[in-house]
Amino acid sequence: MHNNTAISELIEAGKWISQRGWVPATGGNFSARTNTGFVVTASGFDKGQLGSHTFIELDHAGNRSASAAKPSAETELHLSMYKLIPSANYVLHTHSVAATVLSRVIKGHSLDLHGYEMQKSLTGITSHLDTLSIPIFDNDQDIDRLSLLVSDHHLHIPIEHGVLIRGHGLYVVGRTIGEVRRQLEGLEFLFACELERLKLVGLES
Ligand SMILES: CSCCC(=O)C(=O)COP(=O)(O)O
Ligand SMILES: [Zn+2]
Repeated sequence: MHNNTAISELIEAGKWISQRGWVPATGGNFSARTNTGFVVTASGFDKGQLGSHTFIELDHAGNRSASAAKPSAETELHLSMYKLIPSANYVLHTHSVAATVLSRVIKGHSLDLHGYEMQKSLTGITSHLDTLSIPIFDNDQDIDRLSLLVSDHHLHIPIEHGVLIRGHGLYVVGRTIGEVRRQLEGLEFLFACELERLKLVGLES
């Protein structure tokens, strides 16, 4: 895919994601794999108001061409996910209330969801009886170290849809812009439901 096509898709996705309140302030970052490497959002911008000047182009090795803007502080995590999941062509990172709070109250290493019909919005899930497991990693300001942790974990349990970073947010992957948006919307719906459920029945249930 051409860089300009990917940038247009991510600008559009950013407006949609921002309208839903999943990228407050300057939170979140987005990227796509392209035929010359990757495009990633520049650091520190409102992701609901992106323009072509708020994207950085990287080559296949993840190196950027000389440019005034700084790539997302979390670029390394995006590049790791592309390396780990060859079918992934898009990575969206969001900071919703539900993802932030749920990843803090769940003390284990994964959020395991079952019993929800909407699990079927995730690629490969065909029943509410399946368990949809999203790994949770402790947040770390050292993104290289966090990326290594995610990569190590993937060797044992392959990441399918995305990962949660505790108290921070969600990273979701997809083959197409349609798939990554569907998976993001599905996961955010499930997180909101699970948060409501835990408020009603408590953490042990
Ligand atoms: C105020 S958000 C803190 C940084 C962060 O977690 C994020 O997603 C945005 O960082 P970026 O460098 O991509 O703008
Ligand atoms: Zn973030």
